[in-house]
Amino acid sequence: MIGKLNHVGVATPSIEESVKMYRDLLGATSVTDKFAMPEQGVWVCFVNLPNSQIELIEPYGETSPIHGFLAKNPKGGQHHVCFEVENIHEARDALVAKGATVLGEPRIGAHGTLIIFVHPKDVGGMLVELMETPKEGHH
Ligand SMILES: CC[C@@H](C(=O)O)C(=O)SCCNC(=O)CCNC(=O)[C@H](O)C(C)(C)COP(=O)(O)OP(=O)(O)OC[C@H]1O[C@@H](n2cnc3c(N)ncnc32)[C@H](O)[C@@H]1OP(=O)(O)O
Ligand SMILES: [Co+2]
Repeated sequence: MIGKLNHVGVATPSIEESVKMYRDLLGATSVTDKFAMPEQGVWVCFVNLPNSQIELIEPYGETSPIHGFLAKNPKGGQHHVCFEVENIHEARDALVAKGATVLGEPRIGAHGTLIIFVHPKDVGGMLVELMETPKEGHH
């Protein structure tokens, strides 16, 4: 089912501070502007790498799904990994059939394609995002 690793999600209390660290300490050269995804409850910014992306996420609004994670990890940290799949509904149905807890219904993610999340209790303590592979020419 899972294909390419699309991105690693990193929760942070401050995207600005994290971007500074990625640029100044780690030498990242390609970083997008920060943008809001109110329906996902996060601010987002991508650090582009030759083979993948780091997705920096900061809480947006009081019901952000990452408040709990940041309460436990106030300085932030690795939050989720995202694998590409061909068809999100087929992936969701296959996971549910195997007894996994899929969090919510498929919804549009930061790359403009449908995403779902699988609860960390079913994936060895790691929150997994699945996203439909973007079509050629789209990002
Ligand atoms: C930018 C848009 C989009 C994209 O296109 O890429 C995104 O990536 S949005 C990213 C943010 N959105 C989400 O994470 C949505 C799905 N997440 C959730 O629904 C919740 O965060 C959660 C996974 C259900 C956790 O909710 P929370 O209330 O924080 O925790 P619980 O108290 O229910 O915790 C249960 C259990 O799980 C552990 N936990 C929580 N978060 C993580 C995590 N990120 N990685 C690993 N483990 C996690 C938590 O510590 C609890 O453990 P125990 O205490 O041992 O029970
Ligand atoms: Co993500």
